[in-house]
Amino acid sequence: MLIRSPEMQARDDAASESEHSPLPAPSAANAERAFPRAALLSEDPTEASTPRLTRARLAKLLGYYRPYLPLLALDLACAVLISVTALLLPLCANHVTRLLIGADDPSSTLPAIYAMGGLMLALLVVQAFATLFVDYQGHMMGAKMEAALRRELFAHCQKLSFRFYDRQRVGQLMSRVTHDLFDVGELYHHGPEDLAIAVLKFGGVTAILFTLDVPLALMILAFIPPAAFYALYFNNRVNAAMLQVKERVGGVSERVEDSLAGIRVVQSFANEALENQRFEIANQRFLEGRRIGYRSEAFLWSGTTVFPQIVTVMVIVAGAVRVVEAGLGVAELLTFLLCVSVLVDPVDRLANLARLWQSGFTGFVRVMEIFETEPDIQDRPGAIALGRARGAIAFEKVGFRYEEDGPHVLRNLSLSIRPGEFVALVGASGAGKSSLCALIPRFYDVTEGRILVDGIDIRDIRLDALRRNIGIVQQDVYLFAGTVMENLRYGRPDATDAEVEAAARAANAHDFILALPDGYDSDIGQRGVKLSGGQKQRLTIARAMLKDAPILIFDEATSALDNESERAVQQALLTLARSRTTLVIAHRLSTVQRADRILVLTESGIVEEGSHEALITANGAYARLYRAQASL
Ligand SMILES: Nc1ncnc2c1ncn2[C@@H]1O[C@H](COP(=O)(O)OP(=O)(O)OP(=O)(O)O)[C@@H](O)[C@H]1O
Repeated sequence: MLIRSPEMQARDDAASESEHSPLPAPSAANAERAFPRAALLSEDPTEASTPRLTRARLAKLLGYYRPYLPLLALDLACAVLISVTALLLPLCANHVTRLLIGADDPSSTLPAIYAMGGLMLALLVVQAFATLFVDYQGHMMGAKMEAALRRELFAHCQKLSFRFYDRQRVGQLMSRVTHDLFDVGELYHHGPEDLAIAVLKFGGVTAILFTLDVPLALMILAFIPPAAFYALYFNNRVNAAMLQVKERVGGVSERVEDSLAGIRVVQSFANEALENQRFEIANQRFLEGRRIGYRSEAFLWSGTTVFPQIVTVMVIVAGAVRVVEAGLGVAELLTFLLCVSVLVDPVDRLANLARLWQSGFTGFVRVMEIFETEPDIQDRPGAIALGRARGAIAFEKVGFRYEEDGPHVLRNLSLSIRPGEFVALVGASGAGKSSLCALIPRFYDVTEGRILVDGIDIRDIRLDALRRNIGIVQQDVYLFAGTVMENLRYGRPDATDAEVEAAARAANAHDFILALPDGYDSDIGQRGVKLSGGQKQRLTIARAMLKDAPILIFDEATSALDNESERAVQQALLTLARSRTTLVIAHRLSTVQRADRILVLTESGIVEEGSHEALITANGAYARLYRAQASL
């Protein structure tokens, strides 16, 4: 019988607990490793940093109104109508009351009262239409401005270089493109309109109150500063909490994105429980942020609901005293009471505006931060639009590192490839083969030296022209969700069906494509999940072939193919290579034997070069690699 120690028992208990609980509680150790908590669960949401308002940023924010100025003017005109009608209603009520009180025969006032009733209804109709316009067109104006910003942001993201995406998390970017921009849109719409309504109503009501009775007006206005302070204080806290929530929802998206995109790895490691734990930490952080936000919001709403009612009670009591002691008219008292309800609105609007401003402006700045990230790979002034290149490539004393203070991946590397030459690059993993290839289409720029295509520094060639001249199949196969045909045409949208088919045949993909349920119109799933590794590779090869560029780069492009398919693709490659400059990286040396020249890259640079036969005879690094593979 197996004797169990107390530790083993405890471990088993913990395991069975997590088995039975749908969401295992996050373990403290994992939690700490996955996310440093300390700074993030702050009880004081105002600790979240708010960006500074600068002239340039304000100008940029306001600049987006330019195409919508007529709509903005109409929106503001409607805001004026809403305010004026709201101010006229208590005055009409005042008039009606005075008519009633002042008349010897109240029945004689009925025609005038009906007329006033009609006027008030007309005012309400005007107010309703103005509100309708503001709510629909105003919101649409904000939404259009938001869409314009989103379009620009997306286009900008398309231009940012590999280096940017090496550092950036896609989940956070998605959060900016959606949530942050929504807040900006809300600010664009509500900002001017709420400000106009608040100022007009506040000014108008104050004027009416002072005309009616100065001491009572002063008493009411005395309530405004504490009410405004209270509303602003809690609005500020709600907003700061919402900012934290926004960052945290970015964390949730990031976990969802990372975990679901990698679901196959997760399940292959049976790491679902760990993923749940890590997700739950992000989820809890999100929940905690909302808890803090809702608490401040509860204070805000309870205060702002009760304040006007306190003022109403005060007006009734103090107003009654004024009626008795100072001869204030009952009609005026009624008007005062109605004015209190009008006065609540600007205070609420201003507090709301402060919150909108903070969240919208913060969102705007967060988005601007991406805009302000200059694409580090750009056309130089006067860059030339190279036509079809001949395909000569030269590396002159090229040095390269990914980070400014990082280690050198390539150092003082010089290399010259003739147009039409078929060159293979071999070497140990991590020697820098893929990095070298990534420098040719300028996915990254060299740190030292220069690279020339047809004798021109590639930084002097327009980026689109340079990349049009290069067909590349990268190590990480990437296919888009969609059909086989859509994916193949990605490299040349105007290719005819016959050209697509020819490229697919050359890449030895035509037969398997026909065997798919809908042939070329078959859906391949997200990132091509419905295909095998080899099939995906063949599609990416066909896609690059279809592009028909004079320079071809194949980075481990045939690694997932069986020997027979590899031979067929190689044959196609050789045919294709005849009229093109071809650079092939392959670990399987059988792929590279027919190259015109083989380069052996190590951490010290290119240590050997020559044909397969010459390198075998030289009996150096390549021969050792070859013998090692042959003996497998
Ligand atoms: N995006 C990146 N950011 C920082 N360092 C990187 C990046 N990509 C690669 N490296 C580093 O650069 C070095 C060279 O990598 P590279 O992928 O070029 O090697 P390789 O010879 O192609 O390897 P393999 O044969 O395994 O594909 C490695 O040390 C790697 O860690």
